[in-house]
Amino acid sequence: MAAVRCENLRKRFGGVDAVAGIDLAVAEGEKFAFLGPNGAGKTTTVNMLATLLRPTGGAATVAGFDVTCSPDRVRERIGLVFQEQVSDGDLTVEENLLLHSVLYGVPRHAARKRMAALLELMGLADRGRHNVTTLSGGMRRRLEIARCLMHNPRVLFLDEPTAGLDPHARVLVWELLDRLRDEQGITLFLTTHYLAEAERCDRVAILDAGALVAEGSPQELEATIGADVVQLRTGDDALAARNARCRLGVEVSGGAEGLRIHAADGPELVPRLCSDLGVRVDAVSVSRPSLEDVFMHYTGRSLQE
Ligand SMILES: Nc1ncnc2c1ncn2[C@@H]1O[C@H](COP(=O)(O)OP(=O)(O)OP(=O)(O)O)[C@@H](O)[C@H]1O
Repeated sequence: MAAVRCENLRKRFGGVDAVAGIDLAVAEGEKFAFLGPNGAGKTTTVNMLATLLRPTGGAATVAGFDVTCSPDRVRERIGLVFQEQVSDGDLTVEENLLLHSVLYGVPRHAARKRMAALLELMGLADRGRHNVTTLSGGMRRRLEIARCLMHNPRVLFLDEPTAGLDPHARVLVWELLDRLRDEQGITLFLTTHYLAEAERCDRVAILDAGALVAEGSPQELEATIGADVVQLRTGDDALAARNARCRLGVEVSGGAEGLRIHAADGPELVPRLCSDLGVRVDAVSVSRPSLEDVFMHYTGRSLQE
C-alpha cells in the first residue's frame, strides 16, 4: 500500500490552478521531497493531503484512507510540521507535548513514555521543564517535530522543515529525520526549495506552477538530463580536439575555458584523455549535473530566481 497517493489532484483558487492535476505515489517508509519555487503549489498540496483543504478535483489517499471521505482516519495517522511555530510559548516543552497527546486521545501512561523517548531522540531530554521561549530556533523546530510524533503517526508531512535554521541546526534536523525513518519506518513527505535537502531524499518530485514536471531519485533525475561534462586545458587544443574525435570517438566543443566533452562516465574518460590525446594536458575537471541543472532543464528557470 502506498503511504500517499494522488490521482489528478487539483485545487483552484478563484481563477488560479494552484495544483493542476497531480499524479503521485509515495511508498511506505520513503523519504520524499516536493521541490519547487515559491508559489509552485507545494503547501496547497500538503494541505489537501493533511485534510486542511478540500480538493477541487481528483482524489488522494494517505495511509490508505481517502482525504475527502475519511478525513478523521487520515488525521489520526499523520503528523504535520508547519513552517511556523505551533507550540504554545507560555508552556514548557513537556506541557506542549502532553497537551498534544490529550488532543489526540493518547492514554496518559503511553504519552509519558513516548514523550521521554522523543525528548531523548530530539536531543531535548534536559529541556523538558523549560519554557518554549527559552529554546533556540533549532530546538524549537525539533520540538515541533516531536509534538507531531506524540500520537505515533505513520506519515509525517514537513513544510520546509529547515527553513530559517542555521547550518548546524539544519544538519541536526536532517539527522533526526533520517533516524525517524530508519528506526520507526515513518514515511517522510517534505516540501522544500533547498536543493541540498532534496538531494538527501530517496525520491524527488519537481513541481512548477501547480504541475509535476519530473520525478525520480536525485540520481535518476540527474541522469535524465544527460552526461557529465569534462573540461580540459591542453598544450594544443586543436590537436587535442582532433585526436579526441579520432582516437576516443568523443564529441568535443571548444570555448573560452578550453575544451568541453560530454561523457556518460566522465571519471572513466579522464585517464584515457591524459594518455591518448597525444598533447600535454594542463588541467582537467569533471562536473556532474545537479538537481539545480535538472530544475533548470525542466522549467527553463533557476530554482533560486
Ligand atoms: N488561500 C488561497 N487563496 C488564493 N490563492 C492561494 C491561496 N493559497 C495559495 N494560493 C495561491 O496558490 C499558488 C500556490 O501556493 P502555495 O502556497 O501552495 O505554493 P508553495 O509552493 O507552497 O510556495 P511557498 O514555498 O512560498 O510556500 C500561489 O499562486 C498562491 O498565491
